[in-house]
Amino acid sequence: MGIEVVVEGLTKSFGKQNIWRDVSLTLPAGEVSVMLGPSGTGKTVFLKSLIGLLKPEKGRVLIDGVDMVRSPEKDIYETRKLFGLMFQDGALFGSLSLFDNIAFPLREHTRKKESEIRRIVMERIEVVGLLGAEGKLPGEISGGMRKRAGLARALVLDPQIILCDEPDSGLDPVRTAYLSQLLIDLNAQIDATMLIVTHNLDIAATVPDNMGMLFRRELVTFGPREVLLTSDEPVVSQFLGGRREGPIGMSEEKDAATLAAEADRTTPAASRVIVPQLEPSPGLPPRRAVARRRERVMRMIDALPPAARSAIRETYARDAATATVTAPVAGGGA
Ligand SMILES: Nc1ncnc2c1ncn2[C@@H]1O[C@H](COP(=O)(O)OP(=O)(O)OP(=O)(O)O)[C@@H](O)[C@H]1O
Repeated sequence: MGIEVVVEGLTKSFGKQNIWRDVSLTLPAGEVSVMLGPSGTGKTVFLKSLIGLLKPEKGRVLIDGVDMVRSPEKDIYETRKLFGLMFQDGALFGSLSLFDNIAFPLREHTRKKESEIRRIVMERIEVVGLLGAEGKLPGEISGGMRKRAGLARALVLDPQIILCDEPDSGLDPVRTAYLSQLLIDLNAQIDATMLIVTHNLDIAATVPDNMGMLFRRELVTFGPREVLLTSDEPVVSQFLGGRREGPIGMSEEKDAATLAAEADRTTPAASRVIVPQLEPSPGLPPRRAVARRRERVMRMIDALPPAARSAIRETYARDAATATVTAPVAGGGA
């Protein structure tokens, strides 16, 4: 099972430029989380801080007892091996075949024999649907295939935490839909803790168990997906609605007068429809995170805003109804 990541009071600046401050959240073990936020709000900086590549000046990132900000470098290095990272462009070596790209972390970080490396690499290539393309160079395949190759490479060291930085960038809507399904299937197969940074509203609506948003140097919210999807925060409404009206401007935040003028043109959260979360493809095991998440969310439900509470109850009531309809009748099998 994946490992919980606990972020406490994290603050990061570059010189005098504060990126975000006092960010606290928990990525629950084995669940899928999404971090949204307008461009430049520091989502990539956040991912890099989780793996200890950037050092926030305040706060902690706790993984299995190691603080990725301030523990000794050797502990951070060891803990980093628990991560699988998928970068925006796939970050593949242009002169290596897909096979060699995907095998790279195994050759670099383990002493496995070539026969074992081949077995693992081909298994991961199959998971991401790239069988047959393993001999190609990154320049010979499409952007979507490069992303899937990047994902396969992120998987070879059996990561317990997977970070994906804008996995959808440059993909058309159909490829993005396939990628969303792949992320859910992956979670069903390996039960890793996953954090996906994206601007894509379809991924945000259908993939995660939890969602958060960074804006104006703060974490606006982080919690069960229904909290953000029913939120009345203007920045959330604007982002989910993909509109110009709202606090997010083209290059900078808007002034109060502009915001007041726009206020009555925004869509209320109540009119948003929450679409069901994706299920693993037929033939795959159910996601183990689902039961754990349900238990966790039901423990905290009374502390959630009323709209999120009703959305969660509706979802679970619908799931229960579907389960009753599709459950096999006891003793009725041939
Ligand atoms: N190593 C660095 N040194 C100085 N400033 C940096 C560094 N890395 C990032 N920044 C600054 O931090 C801010 C946030 O960058 P980041 O790439 O994390 O944003 P983002 O939310 O991921 O944006 P996008 O959605 O456009 O990818 C930017 O202003 C960027 O210039």
